Amino acid sequence: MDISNLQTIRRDLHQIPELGFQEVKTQEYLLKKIREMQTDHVEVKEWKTGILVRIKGLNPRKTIGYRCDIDGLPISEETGYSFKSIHEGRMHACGHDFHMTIGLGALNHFINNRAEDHIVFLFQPAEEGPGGALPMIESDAFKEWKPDVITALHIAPELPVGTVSSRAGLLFANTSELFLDFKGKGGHAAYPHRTHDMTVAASSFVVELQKIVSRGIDPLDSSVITIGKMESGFVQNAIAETARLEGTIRTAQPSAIAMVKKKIEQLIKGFEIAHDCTIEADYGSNYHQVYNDARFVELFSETMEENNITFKVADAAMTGEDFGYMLKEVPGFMYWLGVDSQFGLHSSRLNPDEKALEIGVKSVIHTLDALSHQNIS
Ligand SMILES: CC(=O)N[C@@H](CCC[C@H](N)C(=O)O)C(=O)O
Repeated sequence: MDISNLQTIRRDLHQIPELGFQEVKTQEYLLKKIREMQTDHVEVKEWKTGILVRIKGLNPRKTIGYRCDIDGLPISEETGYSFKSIHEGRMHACGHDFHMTIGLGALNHFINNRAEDHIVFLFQPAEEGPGGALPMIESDAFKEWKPDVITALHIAPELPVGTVSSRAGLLFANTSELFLDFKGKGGHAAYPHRTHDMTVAASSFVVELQKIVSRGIDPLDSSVITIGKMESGFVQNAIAETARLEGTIRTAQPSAIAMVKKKIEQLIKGFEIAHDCTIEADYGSNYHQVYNDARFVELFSETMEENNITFKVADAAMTGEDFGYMLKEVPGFMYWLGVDSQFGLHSSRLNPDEKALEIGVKSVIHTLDALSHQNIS
């Protein structure tokens, strides 16, 4: 598949971003492309809004997996692209349009150049939330074609095109979403003493949350709490009866997530008394860390260099990825693909360079080939 095909597919997919488990048009588009390539040695299964494709190996001893995520984000696009999202308030702002296109490109290669081993391509829904990897692993479809080794990539805006990056051990953090609903007594803006102001309560809570990280967790156990969204009140001259905070917790140690949650529960009790209110906490979806198997990262770095793709050792990052659950179940690794975007992941202006599509396909093909020649035990 050449660059113009890849570019067309990426642009088609870019226009139809859908949220987790709502990827109906995306699934339909992917299925159409897969059916166009399908031959009798290719099997396809639909699972929820995702797809599993297996290319039967010529002399299979194992199954090699490649996973790409397919959902978009609730972000209004501001790229100014002629092919911008046609779904209002939805955008492929995390590069999953790239991930899917690269998946289709590599799939096309292996359909025409069969490997010795079976190769399974997993088009997984809901990475951004509520999490598709865990239920996919638990599905019969996955169990039947369970890979012996697995890999996945993620675009990296800050890396140049032609570069990939990874590291042995921790690549991405443990995560938990965080939703907090405050309810108190609202009233007239001029009579604060007759009310329990939820704007004030929620604002103080945001500040206290930061103290959990700086004072409640071992400084050597890196942690992050970010509140990305805050809502309260209805009008400028009334005291708010309700407030809502939405955020995420990230930790380098799996155990630190539980510690942060315990501290949040303690804060809630104190705030309910101090601000005469109720606070309900919901921890949404939780992702296991992405922990790379050192053997495969070494094989990957050698393979990339042999194929003129620059490999750099990555730093661990506080991003989250439900691919961590797949790596908990199946040995493997994840890597970053350089796309040289001026704007970062989750930016409404994310503009990855499409020249990275071909490099991405090449990197997947060489990686799966290398894994096929590797003894996995
Ligand atoms: C690569 C990336 O950006 N992943 C997301 C995963 C989101 C997990 C969940 N919805 C949360 O916010 O905790 C990320 O934000 O890191």
